[in-house]
Amino acid sequence: MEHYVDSEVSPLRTVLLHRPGAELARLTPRNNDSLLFDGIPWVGRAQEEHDGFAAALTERGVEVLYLSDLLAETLAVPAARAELVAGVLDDRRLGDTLRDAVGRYLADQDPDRLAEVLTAGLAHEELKPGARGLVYELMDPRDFVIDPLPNLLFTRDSSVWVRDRVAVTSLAMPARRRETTLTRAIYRHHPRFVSRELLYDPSLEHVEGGDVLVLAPRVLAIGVGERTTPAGAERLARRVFAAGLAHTILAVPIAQERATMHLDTVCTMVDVDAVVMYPNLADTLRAFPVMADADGEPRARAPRPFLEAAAEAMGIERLRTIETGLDPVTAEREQWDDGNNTLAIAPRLCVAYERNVETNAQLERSGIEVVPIRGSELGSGRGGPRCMSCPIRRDPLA
Ligand SMILES: NC(=O)NCCC[C@H](N)C(=O)O
Repeated sequence: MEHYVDSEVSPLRTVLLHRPGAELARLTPRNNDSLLFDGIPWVGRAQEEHDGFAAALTERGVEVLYLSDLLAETLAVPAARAELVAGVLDDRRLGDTLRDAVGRYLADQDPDRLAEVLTAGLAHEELKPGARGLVYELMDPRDFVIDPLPNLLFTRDSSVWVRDRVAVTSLAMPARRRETTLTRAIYRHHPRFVSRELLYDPSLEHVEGGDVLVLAPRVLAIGVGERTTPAGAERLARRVFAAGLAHTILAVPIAQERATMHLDTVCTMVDVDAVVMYPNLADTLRAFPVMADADGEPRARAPRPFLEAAAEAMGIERLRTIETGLDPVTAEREQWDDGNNTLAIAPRLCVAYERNVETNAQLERSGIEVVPIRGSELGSGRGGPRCMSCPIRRDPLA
């Protein structure tokens, strides 16, 4: 059971998913913006769509791990349980009395129910009477005592594997920060991963997994934009170089906008030498090649066109883009709906949302087999197949 990822496209063996659950049912028109959803998903249909996604993977021999299962198993470890409960109670909104009440409530829950509370949160009315205190009385009853984590669905962002090391990321948006207390506990305490020294930690500068692409063995790209900060990219680069995991990292500036929140919303790999990329950006995307100096410090070279810099770092003549040939309006619509956010199961075989008809047709015409999945409800969180998956094991490419 080797956990190892040195490519975006080599045959996928094990992947971490999160089947959306009760946390999606917490979304309302009042909170969906702050919880980073563009609508109110139909939960049952979102689950069906997600089951379709998981089936597309398992039918092709991929082992699917579910975050909720790993979390419940992790919670059987007393140190993990204590760490996760402390993470929830470390919230200044609570105050002493409510914190004690929540602590007592959590102490009564078995691992499965506790895993559910940690993901779905705790609504005001779910905390039974007892000494709940002034903060509780003053809270808006529609607010949460423990906030839900509807974006757990996007397992890509809260951890990243680079070769045999896992980085637990540092999420930028307040609505997502607690997600990494869960992934960190899993990687630190679950018997499958235990004793792993983390490559990155949520206490560090912001880095999100959707911004990290393993372009080739020992070559990474890190998007720098709305989520990953320049300081986060520098810190991750320093750690990756220190661990000998890469020789070149491309720092790729992307617009600080919701539509391009991560590098993987505009560009994903579909073959060892090919990407599908948002056409409105293909000619302008630039990269700063970063290498380690003699002291191991990341040093940036002058920026160059992304495709050129990537090909050189990867040691290939050309990094091809799949020419989608889309008019700018269709390109913009399909980018918004995650048309460029594909998950490669193997070279030239990728999962994509079926709704992005034009992009998918062009992928097929270019020799990339597309496994289409439904995503009308899942997509309301603004993330596609790559965002919804964290590969843990791929066949080594080098
Ligand atoms: N890698 C990705 O692009 N992940 C999608 C994250 C969507 C989520 N609603 C967010 O705003 O963070």
